[in-house]
Amino acid sequence: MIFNTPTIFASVALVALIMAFCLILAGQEHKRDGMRAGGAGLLAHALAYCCYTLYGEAPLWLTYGVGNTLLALALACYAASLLRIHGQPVPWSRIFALPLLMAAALALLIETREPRMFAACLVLILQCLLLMVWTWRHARHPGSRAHLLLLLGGGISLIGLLLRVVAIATGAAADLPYNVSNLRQTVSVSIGTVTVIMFSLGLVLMAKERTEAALREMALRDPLTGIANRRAILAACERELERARRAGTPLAIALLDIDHFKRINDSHGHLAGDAVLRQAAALLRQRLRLSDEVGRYGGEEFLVLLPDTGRDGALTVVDGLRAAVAGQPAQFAELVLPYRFSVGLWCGVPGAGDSSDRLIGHADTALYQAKAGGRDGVCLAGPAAA
Ligand SMILES: Nc1nc2c(ncn2[C@@H]2O[C@H](COP(=O)(O)OP(=O)(O)OP(=O)(O)O)[C@@H](O)[C@H]2O)c(=O)[nH]1
Repeated sequence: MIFNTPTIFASVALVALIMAFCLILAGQEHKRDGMRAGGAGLLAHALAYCCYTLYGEAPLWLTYGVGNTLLALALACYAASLLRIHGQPVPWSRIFALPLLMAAALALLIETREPRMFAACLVLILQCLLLMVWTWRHARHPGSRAHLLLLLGGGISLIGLLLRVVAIATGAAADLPYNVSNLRQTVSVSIGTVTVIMFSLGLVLMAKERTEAALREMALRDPLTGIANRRAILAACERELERARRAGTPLAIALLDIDHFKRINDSHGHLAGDAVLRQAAALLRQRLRLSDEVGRYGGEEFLVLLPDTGRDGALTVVDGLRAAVAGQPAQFAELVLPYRFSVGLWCGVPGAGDSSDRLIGHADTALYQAKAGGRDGVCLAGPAAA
């Protein structure tokens, strides 16, 4: 089926304009989330296709030169939007070098036919490749629908551009002026519609996926210390318990509570107390193995999980943590704030009736004993205590 080429250009321009309006509107609230850059790209895309629509009726520098420069600008904006969505710095000079190159090349070659078409295709191919490489590189979950859409949009544009290059190389450039309607033009120009829809939907979806990931992260992280919050560490405890039960391997659960923490708050203020909590959390995370888990269980209480660790190993780890804390007092402004931990420890191979609530309860009872026994010490609970 052969469509009228200027009509396809006009429809793509209209679609891009509507999408641009939606993206710019969506980007009003969060200025740096990449939506406005995506919207600007779609606007440039729409204007480029408006220029193409005038081919044959307006001067070539406008319909071809400005048109293709605007298209290159659109791809540059999509790249900027992609990087913004991923919270990456935008290398503006590198991104906008290619539209500038397009403008310069077309200013020089506008009176030629094949060289100007070749130059325009080459710059656009480079931009599509760059966009696809960045999409691939920043894909956190390579199978995400947003990344797939952008890769597909880039890939389809690339095919369209390569078809044009082949046509130019085989002497069929005469078939490709923007006001001629034939099958080759219909295929090549319709690809613009697909690209606009895929890029705009891909960018919106990518921003949505990123926001969802940020929300998931916020729901599981303690905002003060940056380590797992109570919900996350309890979920980790369930997981480790199940794993240890299935494998028949030991697990150690330690509850660490800062001694006389209230005094720090009362003497130096809550900000000083916060600084102690932050530094204690950082120290714990730094001293523990990657496979160990640590989370803020309550106010000044931390829950530590040591998978595959028996009684002796757990005591060594806990003693190491206590020694590290003793050797590295917290600092707040000019103040040096020494602090100590009491620890309740449960270790063993979890049995069929052991729930995480129950085992943490045992560690809590042991912690209470450590407090009652004078603080700054460790008490064992469960089978290991025997
Ligand atoms: N600065 C700060 N203080 C907190 C935070 N969460 C809880 N607290 C304080 O931690 C203190 C805990 O006090 P207590 O439960 O009496 O415990 P403690 O003073 O450490 O005494 P022992 O545990 O018996 O050694 C309270 O004053 C809480 O207000 C927080 O996020 N920041």
